[in-house]
Amino acid sequence: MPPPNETPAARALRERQEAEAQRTSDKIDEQIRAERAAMKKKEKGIVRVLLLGQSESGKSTTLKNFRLKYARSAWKQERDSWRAVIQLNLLRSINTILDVLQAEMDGDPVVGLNEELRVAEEGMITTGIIDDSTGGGPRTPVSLDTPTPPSTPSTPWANTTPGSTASLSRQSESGSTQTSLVDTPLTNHHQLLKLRLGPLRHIELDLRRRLGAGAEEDYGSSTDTSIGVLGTVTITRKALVSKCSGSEFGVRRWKDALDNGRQPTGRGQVRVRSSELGHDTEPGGGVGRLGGDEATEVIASCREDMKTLWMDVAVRGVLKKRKMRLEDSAGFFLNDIDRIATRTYEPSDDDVVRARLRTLGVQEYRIPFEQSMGQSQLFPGSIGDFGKEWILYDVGGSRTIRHAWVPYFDNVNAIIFLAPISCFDERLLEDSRVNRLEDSFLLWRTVCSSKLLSKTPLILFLNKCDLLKRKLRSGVLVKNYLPSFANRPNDAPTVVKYLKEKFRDISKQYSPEPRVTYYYATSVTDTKATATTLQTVRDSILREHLKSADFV
Ligand SMILES: Nc1nc2c(ncn2[C@@H]2O[C@H](COP(=O)(O)OP(=O)(O)OP(=O)(O)O)[C@@H](O)[C@H]2O)c(=O)[nH]1
Ligand SMILES: [Mg+2]
Repeated sequence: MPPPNETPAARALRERQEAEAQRTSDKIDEQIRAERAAMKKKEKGIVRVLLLGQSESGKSTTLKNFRLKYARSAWKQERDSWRAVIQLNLLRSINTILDVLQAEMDGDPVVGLNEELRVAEEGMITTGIIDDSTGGGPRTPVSLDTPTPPSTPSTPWANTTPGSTASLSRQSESGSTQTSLVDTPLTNHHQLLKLRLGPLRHIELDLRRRLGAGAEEDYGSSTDTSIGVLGTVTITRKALVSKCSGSEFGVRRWKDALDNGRQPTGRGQVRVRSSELGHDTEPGGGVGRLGGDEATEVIASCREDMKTLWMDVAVRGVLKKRKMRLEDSAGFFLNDIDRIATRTYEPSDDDVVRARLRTLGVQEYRIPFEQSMGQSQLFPGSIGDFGKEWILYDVGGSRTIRHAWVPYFDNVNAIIFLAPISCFDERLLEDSRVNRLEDSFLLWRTVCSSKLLSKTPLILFLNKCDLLKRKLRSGVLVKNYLPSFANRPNDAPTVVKYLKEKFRDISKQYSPEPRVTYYYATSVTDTKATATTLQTVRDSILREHLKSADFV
């Protein structure tokens, strides 16, 4: 309302001011509208890709390959921050070896041949998901809506936890397993080595605290949960693992971990001085130029002892006897001790790609491509801004956190599904009754049959082909775990072809409507080969977009 007794001059002034205010407001509205439209246009051009697959299938490693190839400057900036993660990976392996040596020295029973066969039989795929000949009938697809409860055991031995302390002791009582200190090749020299490397346990804890800031998640509280399936045998945490190396380290946000890893000091840091350890110092000694933090200092001073431990023939013998194939495990850096255990260690691209940092939450990475896909060689200049920017979503793959995937199903342009095919003889870390390959098949079936994803192109990476080759060469027989493989040649090309067909059959049978699926045999730790695959993947995703937009 105009103020009372307004003079004509005051009124004219007020109206001028009101008109001016309106013009400014309209201008702002127009600007907001224009920004929204620009944002919408840009968002429309963004390619969203979701990386799916069980834990340790290689999702994060694939993401790293994308970043290495297409986001070089961000990659370079971040590279040094991986140093603490790689040190942690190395220490985890060393402390695992020390745990095994302790078990050997304590005369803990070793799984004997009978037990091994029994465990192998338990780990067999018998549910019929890919192997109708077994008559087991398909399992229920893995639900993504709620955390998956432990699966129904499918074998007559269901009432005993495979590899549990109980079952091991029973074997021991029955005499089919053996070992005592008397049999051991270990000597006082190993005892001494173990003592000298003792401080590394504190350093592992220190690094975990520093990187994790309390973000760690354990695989439940059960003491007989497996810590890993190396070969055919599940090794129990209770039987083997110290408080330090018991659970695998994981974080909800990589960025936080990497930022924390950059800072050498922090609360709760364990103080161990290399001078107190009595180790020789590194040639050239002194404080390293990367900051000289205590973890680096202690690791460097333990370098020779770590090398001696890893190269020791008796230690290798004990690892073999106790079925520990560390070479195939995640974050394996034992062959790089010389390079890593120094005060001036700087991670290489390859180190970062191979470093293991378990994902617990969902990581989102934006990759702005310098050259849009519209200008790619395959489709010159045809689709404007589409594909100039990608968002890659990397999720945690263990069963307890798969329900977090579903919100990302909406509005994705493609899914890259990773199935590690070398793990046909391994079991899930989070449920040691389930064969890992079988879990991948069940998960693939769930993804294929999802109505939300019925129009989403699927790209399947049959991953870890390098490990598959190595495993087959060492004499592990696929037919022992996958009866329908029968007497086909036990070589990598045959196995890859066979499994690819099985994945293809599931896609055909369970997809709500016909869909395009691309299949690649990969070893995503091989960055050169993966770069070529990613180029093809980019072009495939573009092709699918063009098809859906009726351009072709
Ligand atoms: N040798 C070999 N190792 C691989 C390959 N792919 C992944 N790895 C290793 O396997 C480990 C697990 O890979 P990640 O990429 O962390 O697995 P993920 O699927 O992200 O696992 P979560 O985060 O637990 O869901 C890492 O140490 C990788 O270096 C492969 O093709 N060959
Ligand atoms: Mg991951």
